[in-house]
Amino acid sequence: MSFGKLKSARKAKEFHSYVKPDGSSLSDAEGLTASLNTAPASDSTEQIEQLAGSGANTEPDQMQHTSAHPAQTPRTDEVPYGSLAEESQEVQPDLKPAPSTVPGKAPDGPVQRNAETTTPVPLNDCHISLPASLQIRESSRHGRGIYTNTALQAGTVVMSIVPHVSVLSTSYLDQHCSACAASATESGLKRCPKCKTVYYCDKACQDRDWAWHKHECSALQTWAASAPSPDVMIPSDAVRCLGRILWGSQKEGPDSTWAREIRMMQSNRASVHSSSVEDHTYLAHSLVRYLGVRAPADLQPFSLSSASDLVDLISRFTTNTFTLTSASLSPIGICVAPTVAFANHSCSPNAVIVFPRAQGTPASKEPSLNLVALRDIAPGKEVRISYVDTTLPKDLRQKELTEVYNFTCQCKLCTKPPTVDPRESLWCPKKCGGTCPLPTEEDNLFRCTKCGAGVTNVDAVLDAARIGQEALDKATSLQFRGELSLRSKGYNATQLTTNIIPILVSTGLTPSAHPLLAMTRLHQELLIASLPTSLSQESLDEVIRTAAKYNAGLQPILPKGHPIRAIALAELGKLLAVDEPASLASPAQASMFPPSGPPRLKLAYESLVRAHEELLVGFGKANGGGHVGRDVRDAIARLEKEIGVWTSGIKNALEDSVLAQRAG
Ligand SMILES: C[S@@+](CC[C@H](N)C(=O)[O-])C[C@H]1O[C@@H](n2cnc3c(N)ncnc32)[C@H](O)[C@@H]1O
Repeated sequence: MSFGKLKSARKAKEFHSYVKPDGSSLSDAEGLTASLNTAPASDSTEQIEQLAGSGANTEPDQMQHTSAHPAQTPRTDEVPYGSLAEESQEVQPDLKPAPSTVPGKAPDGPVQRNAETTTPVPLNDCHISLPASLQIRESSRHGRGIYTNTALQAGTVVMSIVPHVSVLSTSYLDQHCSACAASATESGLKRCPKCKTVYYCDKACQDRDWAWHKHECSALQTWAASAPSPDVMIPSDAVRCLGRILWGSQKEGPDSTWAREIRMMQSNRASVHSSSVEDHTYLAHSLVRYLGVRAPADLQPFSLSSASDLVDLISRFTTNTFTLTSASLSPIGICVAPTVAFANHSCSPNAVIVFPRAQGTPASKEPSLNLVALRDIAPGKEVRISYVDTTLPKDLRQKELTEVYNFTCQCKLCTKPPTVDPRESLWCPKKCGGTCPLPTEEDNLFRCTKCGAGVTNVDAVLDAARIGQEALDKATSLQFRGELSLRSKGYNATQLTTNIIPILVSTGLTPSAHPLLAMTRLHQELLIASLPTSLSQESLDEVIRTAAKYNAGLQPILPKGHPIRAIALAELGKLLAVDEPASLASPAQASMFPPSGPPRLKLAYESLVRAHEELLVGFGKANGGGHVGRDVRDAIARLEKEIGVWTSGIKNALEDSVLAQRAG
């Protein structure tokens, strides 16, 4: 969900609510390289050299960054951002100077606003797809970032580009086209007869992808031939994506704009977090195997002069990779788009990344990555996305940001959180309607902010939260584990969510609190997956109730128009619009949720209308809310007709009974 960035396959596993980890990713690499040791970062270069068959590292380790990252260039021209007189004098090739209406504004997020300085970044003929309404500036705190030159309204498509490379996650390879990422239609996809791994919509998509796939095809075949077990016959999406980056650089040439843009992406190699070293090492080992690299010299055709360059590339990749999502936000792969990768992070972002699959976008321009304004953004402000799931509590967000991206977030939500953050909240123990912060091991003296009642069941709450998190991890891994049949995976996971949710609710967690919200989302997903085989009034009503609780949980933590909220509302509306297997409409049921009959249709209609409004923001007004927006519009039109038929049916019946009475 991602929205935003979900860098690296490893992250996808942690993205509990919206990212469906395919279980392949780095675990593929783990399977293949399990016998390799996992030395600290400083040894990783040597390890890769060894894997490549060169024994000791005989090549001088050049340790060079292939691009001059502005952060490493001494600067003498720093000016406070928005200092117009100075700013307009600066040389800004390809960039429109900030308009003169810009007062001294600092980007969103940082607390010490006044201390922030930013300077324009020279792009050296790269990133020509950056619209004139934006510019890249470098700040003293967050490195380079995307800033607006003009006012942007919520729902504006700020930028729309085709990523340099994109690949599908292993479990989606046979469900989506490997060129345009469209999902299979009724006519199906066509498989590459040689590698039998990738699929395409048609010949046009296959031809478009051939520049990459001609290298990939034989690499996939070689990999499969030597795979130690059937579940690792296909390399992870991360390995395949890196392969495409290297073949792309080879095709375009090291001095091409394409390759320079890749090299301009930030590398955190020098400060890689210890917890990521192992992943990076596995990835490097898998990559050299995939590329057929046996000696350092074999890296040269890829413009990598040493294993050190390879380590750098992997750091760039993990720091800058986006999750490729479907139009309804299912994570289906990963992609690299260097221009949008300049976007910095905030836990309350003013923009999102989506792949709306808008009507009229040709397949040759898909997957189309859209940066969309989530709120109105004033001129001169920084455009920020979230790299992590913002429904998570602060500690979990910070952990991921530190481990994967090497920074501590200083956004307002992290530095000045509300007294009660709904992500970590309990209902008042006296049931006054107020809420209390969730107790922690360190701090458990919490009171209701409304009536002052103290939380008494601290141990029970702590236990429930711990069990909930463990169950969430377990249910998620069950759901996506390869070896179980689809039905038993779903069944086991549903048993877990069914058992744990009542425990979390009974200890007083609010619907927005972690891990209850994530559990509810997973439960909804599992129930929807089982609907086709077990559609009954009861099962439909149960999933509607779950979807309603999930929506209620999202409301306080995501702003209106956030794509996750919009999709959740659309899902609820669509569920309410499903034909009832056995309508229970009776006076006794009138107060129950979900209602039956016409009130249900009315609720479906209202939910879909609201969803459509939010989709227009989250997926872009110019995109009509994307594919889901279109779908919802059609559903609204169908409901309008249906409600019209009901209304006229009732009117006719009433008129008939009046006539009958008169006649009688
Ligand atoms: C995808 S890059 C974003 C662009 C990057 N600033 C650059 O100069 O290329 C991610 C990196 O930017 C930095 N970054 C992004 N958001 C940040 C934030 N809110 N605070 C501090 N550093 C941030 C971190 O170094 C992170 O690893």
